[in-house]
Amino acid sequence: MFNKDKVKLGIAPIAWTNDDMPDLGKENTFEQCISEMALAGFSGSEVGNKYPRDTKVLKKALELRNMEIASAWFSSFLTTKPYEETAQEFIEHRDFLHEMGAKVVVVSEQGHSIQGQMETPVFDGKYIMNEEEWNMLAEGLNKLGALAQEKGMKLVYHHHMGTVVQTTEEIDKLMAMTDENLVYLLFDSGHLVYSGENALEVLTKYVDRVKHVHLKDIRSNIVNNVKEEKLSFLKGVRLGAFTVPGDGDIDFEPLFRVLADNNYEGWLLVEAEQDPAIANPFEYALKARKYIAQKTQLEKVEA
Ligand SMILES: O=C1C[C@@H](O)[C@H](O)[C@@H](O)C1=O
Ligand SMILES: [Co+2]
Repeated sequence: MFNKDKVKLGIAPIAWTNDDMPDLGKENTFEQCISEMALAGFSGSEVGNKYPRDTKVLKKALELRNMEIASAWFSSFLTTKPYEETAQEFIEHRDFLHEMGAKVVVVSEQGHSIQGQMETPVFDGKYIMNEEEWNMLAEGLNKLGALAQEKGMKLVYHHHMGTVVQTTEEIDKLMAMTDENLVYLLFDSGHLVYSGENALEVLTKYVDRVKHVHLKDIRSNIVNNVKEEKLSFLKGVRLGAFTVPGDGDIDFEPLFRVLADNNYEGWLLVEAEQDPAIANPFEYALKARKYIAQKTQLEKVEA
């Protein structure tokens, strides 16, 4: 199974405080969030909207709990804004993460994205890029990847529902058009299955390029409802489309096997946004931790 010295287990703050819909979990504090993550047996997290941006303050709070920062989301606008604007913001983001000791930068193209639109149906309203936009995205990502490399970090691209890179075909095209030594892939199980892709096939094809993993499960009945009722991505989240591994319909065992058999190194990061008033984040973090321990033998993960 996994090499325990090379794989770390983390959890995203999005179950406590939701960046896409900040009213979800507005009552939860940063301290509660990271304390419960640590108590549930996780050694790292990504960065949420309540995390202090002062690196000294953030480091101290994390060190007290033996936690670290795995990465943080970055929205690129390579297809809709001048490259320089995205590059400048990327450098600030990269330097913050570098200072925090993270090794990967999560990037998702948000030009033409409908993921944040409350009324746009996620299954029908997605934008399809033309060749010129594909070139802008691929060339921009190669340049951002080189900026990440300057600091010994890796850019990991997050395919995502409602964005320009969602389907297997789009992931294939992105992987083919970008430099394999500059642009890597973030594998998010939930987004692939939600979109109707074969997540195991995608993982098997790109496992050598996968340098960050989001473990997200789905409730298929709710995803079907989103499709039939033509609901938006955000409405689906509120209805409970996502949950933690072990609580939904994805079988993670074969996914873990492919990662382990290919000597995956890096973070396995549980990421399950739901309404914290309905799904207690600490309870669900424990549920995820127990399931992962059963399936991977990753009992104690060193920070
Ligand atoms: O990695 C992610 C970050 C979130 O903001 C996003 O909407 C979520 O679905 C996700 O996978
Ligand atoms: Co994700």
